This record gives sequence, structure tokens and C-alpha cells, in this order.
Amino acid sequence: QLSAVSKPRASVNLPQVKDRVVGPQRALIYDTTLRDGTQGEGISMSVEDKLSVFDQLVDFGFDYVEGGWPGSNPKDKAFFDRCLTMPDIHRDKLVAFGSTRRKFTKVEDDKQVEALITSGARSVCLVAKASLSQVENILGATAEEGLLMISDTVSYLVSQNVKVFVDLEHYFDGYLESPDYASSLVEACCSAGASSIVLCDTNGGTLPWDLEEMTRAAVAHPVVVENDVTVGVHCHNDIGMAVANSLAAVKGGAGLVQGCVNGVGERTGNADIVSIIGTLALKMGTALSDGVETENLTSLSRFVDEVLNRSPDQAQPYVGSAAFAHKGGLHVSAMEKDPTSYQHIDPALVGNIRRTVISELSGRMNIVQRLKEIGVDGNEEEGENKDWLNERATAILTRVKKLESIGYTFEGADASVKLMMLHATKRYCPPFRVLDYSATVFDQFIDSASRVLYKKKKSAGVGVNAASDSLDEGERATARATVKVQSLYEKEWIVDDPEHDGSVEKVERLEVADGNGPVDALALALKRALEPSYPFLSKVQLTDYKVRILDNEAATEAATRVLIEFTETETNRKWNTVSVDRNVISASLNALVDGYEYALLEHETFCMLCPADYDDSESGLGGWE
Ligand SMILES: CC(=O)SCCNC(=O)CCNC(=O)[C@H](O)C(C)(C)COP(=O)(O)OP(=O)(O)OC[C@H]1O[C@@H](n2cnc3c(N)ncnc32)[C@H](O)[C@@H]1OP(=O)(O)O
Ligand SMILES: CC(C)C(=O)C(=O)O
Repeated sequence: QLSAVSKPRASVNLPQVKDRVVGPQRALIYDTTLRDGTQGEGISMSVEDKLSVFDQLVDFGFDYVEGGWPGSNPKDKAFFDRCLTMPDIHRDKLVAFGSTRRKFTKVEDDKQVEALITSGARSVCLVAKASLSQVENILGATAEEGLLMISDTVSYLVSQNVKVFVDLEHYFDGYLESPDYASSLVEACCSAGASSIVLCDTNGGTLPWDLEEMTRAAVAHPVVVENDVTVGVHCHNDIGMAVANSLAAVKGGAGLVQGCVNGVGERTGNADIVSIIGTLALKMGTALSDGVETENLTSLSRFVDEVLNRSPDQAQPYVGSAAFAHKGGLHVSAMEKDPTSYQHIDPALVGNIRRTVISELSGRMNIVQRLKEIGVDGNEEEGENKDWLNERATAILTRVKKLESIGYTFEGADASVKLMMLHATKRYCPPFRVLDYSATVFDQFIDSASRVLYKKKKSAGVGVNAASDSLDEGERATARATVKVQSLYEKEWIVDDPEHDGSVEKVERLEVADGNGPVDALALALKRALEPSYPFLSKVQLTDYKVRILDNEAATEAATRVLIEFTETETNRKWNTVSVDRNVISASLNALVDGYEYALLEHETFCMLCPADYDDSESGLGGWE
């Protein structure tokens, strides 16, 4: 008997993606970021935030955008009120969410239903319970009253010229519990005039193949067919299946998919509509509305994260910064030969980019790729040596592996990677060098209670520290640093200047600064010494500083890794640098130097090519490889 492994396999002959249509020809996309998305822990949006996200979603081409629940809170009500005052808003796409009438009340008297009408939205989405046990146990109603709550509310809203979607919460669990009750619900919605019924995997625990079958049954329900009602789907991600389930529903015939941008939402979130759109359009051949361009997915995803103040998920399918980042040496080498070898699509199709990550798992091709990305292709440098690029890449690779073995990690420090590579090319000359530096801590041991007294004394104006012009009044300086730098360019020698003759004059500056600690003092002194030559640095700020001890056993003898994040204040552009040393101060200084050097390099106000009279034996290239 053949084992599973050695059994001959039938050859798989899938049609080309573009020729393969799975499920209906078209699907409508319905966003609920502004409603179910805000049910995610830690997510909160102001009215302005909601309005700006609404605009982006409409521009992207969503068919429907749920704006919130006007009967829930003043902010959601204000959102709909604001929409009413905006003549240009796409009211045809705006949906207000709310519940059916409460049990044993008249729909005309129900405050929630009234809030939906006064919201002014032309479309409304009602949540209705589709599980008989929940109708009985949670609502405390009978099966009959559960059905009447829905049909009364739908027909009332339809009579008010409102288009109605019904979100059947717990539909799949309810169907398994009582298919007859689920069927009566579908009938109640459709007969009362709902345009769409949305089957919800509210607890997020359904499996795709089951969900597909149950969707297929709903789509084939005679009353759905007869009334031409669109069947939609709404999935949660409790077992990590929300996207798979949404797609399975489309395969089963659903013509509308709900989801949230970046998968935000209650508990583990909703189905990520970004992945859904990417897969429907690029893998399933499903037509989406005119105007939807998958190329805009990455910017949409980043925009929403920005508004929600969330760090983007780097591993997010399609749009994450790592979605097309290649780290393993074998992968990068193969990608060079065939770009489909480790990518399921061209990243440009979703507005993303391919990247090469540098680390100890790199091979030579990772380095060659990155050198090319930063504009070093070897053509200028090779001269006599035709293999210049490969030799340089091999030398850099050896260095990367050696440095990572002592604690560097280049993945989080792109700026340091770029500088390391440039330093390894003969044409580059750093704009400045640190000639020497010192840092001292001058503090007395004071217990925390006395420190409070000390501060009080200072604020009464007694004995303010004269050296400390960089600290807030009343604070004590605890550290002082000096830095002596040699800058190679002054403002007036900037390359754009037609008078510039390519020569270099070295300017030395020694600066001192006090800070809240030695690193703060060093950063201030270094910036002070550089700013007269490079005023652009006034716009650069340190925004994060992380220290990690690499060998816990060795305690204070251990190597220390410092990672620093810098931000350019005008553009909010960020970059990161890394350095490792036994001495935390040296590691910090090196990471600071990289950060400022990178800022200047990117700002491109000076030439990074070696000037004619620059002695490159001084450029720091020597001998590290
Ligand atoms: C599956 C989902 O995600 S649905 C959306 C859930 N989202 C939210 O709940 C966010 C917004 N919610 C809110 O602001 C509030 O919960 C409100 C304004 C809707 C209601 O607040 P309250 O009136 O204080 O009621 P509370 O939230 O404590 O209880 C919910 C009530 O709605 C009833 N209810 C629950 N589901 C439904 C439903 N589908 N249809 C009608 N009534 C319902 C419950 O039976 C309960 O009424 P009871 O106390 O008479 O039994
Ligand atoms: C109201 C519906 C759509 C819902 O949020 C759910 O069932 O999860």
C-alpha cells in the first residue's frame, strides 16, 4: 500500500485566476467600521473622525457605509445630524443601524425605531434575533412575538420609504438549532419588504464549509428568490475564520458582504473587509461596483489606522508592510529570478510594495537588492573590477551576520541598514563625524521624599542650577555632555549652490548641554553642534528610545542594544536606528549619530558623493570588512 506521501497525485490544473468566477458574478460591499468597528475594545471615534472615514469609504467605492446607531449615544446621533446638513454627502450610501421594536410595544411608539427615522438615513439596518433560544432566553419573548418584532418594524420602515437591511444575528447557530424558525424569519423579513437579509455569524465559531451550505440554502429559499432579496453575510473572527467564512458565503451565493476595515470590531473583530475585497476581486473573479480599485486598499487601510490611532499590523494580508517583505536568503534569491516565486500577486495590485529585509537570515542577494534599492548598482564603482557589487555585498553580509550575532537587530532599524550600506561604498562621505564626546552624571543621592522638598525649594527660587538652560525652570540637571563634531558642509556650500566648487571645508564645533540623563544631554549637545551647519535638524525629534540588555547573566557587564526612533516634525516621517555596545552611552551615541545622519541624507540638501578633495581614508570606510 502506498503511503500518503508517495501516492501519485492528480495533476491540479486550475484555470487562471482572472478566468475563474466563484459564486455570484457581483457582490456588494458594505462597511460597518463606523458601527461594529467601534464595538472593538480601544476603538473610539469623534464625529469628525467618522465623517472623514465615511468620505474615504465612499470615495473608495463601498456600496453601503453603516454610520452608527443613532439611538445609542449623542455622538452617533450628532454624526447623522451633521450628515443631514451636508448637501453633498452620499446619502444613498449611508445606513443607520438600530434594533427592531422592543417586545410587546407598538412600533410607532418605539424610541429606537423613531431615532432611525429621524436620522434622515435613506437606508436602515435592523438587528433581529435569529436564534429561537435567544428570543426566549434573552428577549424573554415567544417565537411568535420574535417574528412580529421583525415584520412590524420592517413594514413600518418600508412604509416610510426607507430601504431595509435586516442583520439576522446568530443566524447560523440559530439555523442549526431550529431550521424551521430560521426559515420563518427569512419569510418574515422578505414578506415585510426587506431589501436584504444579512446572515450573521455573531459568535464567530462557524466553519466555512458549514456556513457555505447554510448560505446556499438561504439563497435558494423560495421567498428570497420570489422577492429578489439580496442575501448578505456578516462574520466575526473568534476562530480566525471571519474572512474565510465571508468568502465561503459568497461562494454559496451571497451577494453582499459586511466587514470592517482592518478587521476591527467586537471581541476578536469583524471580517477584514480589506482582505475580502482583495480576494473577491483578485482571486474569485467577483465583480465589485464601478470605481472600486484594489490599488487603493493599502492607503485605505493605513488611513483608517491613522484615524483610529492604531499601529498598522505589519503582517496584515495584502496591505501590511510585511505582506511582500522578503527576509529568508533563499526567498530573495528566488524572487530575483522570478517575482512570482514567493508572492501570490504583484503588490502593486493592492497599492503595496515589495521589500527586502536585512538580517542574519539574509543571503548575498538580500544585500544586492537593498544596495540597488538605495541607488548603488555597482556601475560607477566597479571600474576594473566587474564583480564589485557581489564582492561588496558579500562583505556587508558577513558584517550583518557578525553584528546580529553580538546583538544587533537590523530589522527594526532601516536607517542604520541604509547607512551601513552607504558607508561601504566608496562614493559616500558622511556629512559629519563625532571627534570626541563625554557624559557625566552629577547627582547627589536624595531619597524621593527629599526630592519633593528640593523641588518646592526650587520653585521658591532658591539655588536654580545656572548651567541648566535646557531644562524646565525648577528642575535639576542630572547629567552634562560635551560633543565635538566635524561638519563637512556649511549651508552655503550646499550642492544646489551654483557657486559651489566641490571643495570641502571642515568646521569643528564643541558644544555642551545638560539633560535629564546622560543620553538626553548627549542628544542635545550633538544637535546643538550640528544645527548651525544643518538647520534642518531643528525639525528632527527623538520620539522613542528603547534599551535592551542582551545577556542577562552578565548584568552590568552585558552588551546593550539601543533602538531609537526619530520623527521629522513637519511631515511626521519616522525612522529607526540601532547600535550595540557594552557601554549604554556609546551605543546611544552611535544610534543618535545614525539618526541625524540619516535625516540629512533623506533631506538631500547636501551631496552624499565624495567631493573632489575629500580624503576617503578618513571617511570611516577602512577595514571593517
Ligand atoms: C450583535 C450586535 O453586535 S448588535 C449591536 C450591539 N451594539 C450595541 O449594543 C451598542 C449600542 N448599544 C447601546 O447603546 C445600548 O445597549 C442601547 C441604547 C441599544 C440599549 O440600552 P438599554 O436600553 O440601556 O438596554 P440594555 O443595553 O441594557 O439591554 C438591551 C435591551 O435590548 C433588548 N434587545 C436585545 N437585542 C434585541 C433585538 N435584537 N431587538 C430588540 N430588542 C433587543 C434586550 O432584551 C434588552 O431589553 P430588556 O432589558 O427589556 O430585556
Ligand atoms: C448586528 C449584527 C450584524 C452583528 O453585529 C452580529 O451579529 O455580530
